[in-house]
Amino acid sequence: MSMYVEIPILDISQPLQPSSLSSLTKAAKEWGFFHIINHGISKDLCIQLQSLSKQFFSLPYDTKLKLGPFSSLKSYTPHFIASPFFESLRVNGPNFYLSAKTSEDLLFHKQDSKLSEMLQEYGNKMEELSKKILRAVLMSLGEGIEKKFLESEFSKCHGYLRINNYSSSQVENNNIIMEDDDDELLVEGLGMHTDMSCITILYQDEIGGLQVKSKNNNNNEGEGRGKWIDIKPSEGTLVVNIGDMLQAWSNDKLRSSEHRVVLRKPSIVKKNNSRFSLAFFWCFEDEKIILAPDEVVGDGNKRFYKPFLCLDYLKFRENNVRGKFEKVGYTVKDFAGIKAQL
Ligand SMILES: O=C(O)CCC(=O)C(=O)O
Ligand SMILES: [Fe+2]
Repeated sequence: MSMYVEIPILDISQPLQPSSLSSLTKAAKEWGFFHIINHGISKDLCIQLQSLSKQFFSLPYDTKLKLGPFSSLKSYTPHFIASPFFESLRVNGPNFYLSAKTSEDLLFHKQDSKLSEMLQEYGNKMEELSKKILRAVLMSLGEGIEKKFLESEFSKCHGYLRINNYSSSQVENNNIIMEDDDDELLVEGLGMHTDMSCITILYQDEIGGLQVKSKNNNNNEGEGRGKWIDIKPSEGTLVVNIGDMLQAWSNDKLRSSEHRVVLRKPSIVKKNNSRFSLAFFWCFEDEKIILAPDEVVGDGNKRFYKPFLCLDYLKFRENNVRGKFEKVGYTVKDFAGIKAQL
């Protein structure tokens, strides 16, 4: 069964105090997840985006399929690709308006689009927020790291959004992964994966279901396998997690954690059969060669990754079917990790 652990909360509007820095260091290393508050994203903006997105997702399938996955645009991921319960619309920055409007124009011709406008506003805010968060995360890596590397290594980062819609209308018995303590039926809305980004900022609605896998604790008692921890929704907070690019760049000082989304059938039924989330991925440019700087690795420490081209890793992941990560290794470790010498 799942567990609940207090994931640290960072007030992103305040200058970083030594105490918040140390809790951030711990969160980024232990969990790869933390919450932020006072981020300047209004509840109203999120609610409006949710309701406008709902209009999109409620379009007939044939209509949505004009946007992907087999059309040239590839902005739409239908059900049964990542999971039977998951569908998603991708919107690319930095011109979020243009990206969203291009998708919409393929479906119907409207003069203006409230959804595209709001996505531009949200995307701009996410970019600003990502820079702030990255600054804090680099500061947590040690004295001078942020001054030396924020500008030189991260100035060409770019972002994209994924609007995620989960529904349990397709639940069949063979999808059920477990029964909860309250005999609720659980299905996997999005299978276990790591994000490829440097950092991801996530808005989730009040339904819940996001879970992160805790670190293997190789003590004598447990089997050394991680446990699923709930990342509960909390009003006014956004979830931040470290992605593969930053895990490799930090030589494992920052953790890109495996996470998933489980759907509890009864609760989702109450809310018109759906769960909404909005994920923003802040990523290195495709041409970036990811290599941890000596200062980050530290004197006398081993490197855990060979240098690699960012695009090559993205392609590696694209070519491997999502959702099978539990059985076969498709993470950045498998791609560029240096095996320990025996
Ligand atoms: O919907 C969520 O809460 C998480 C989504 C997610 O992990 C992703 O889009 O990569
Ligand atoms: Fe994710």
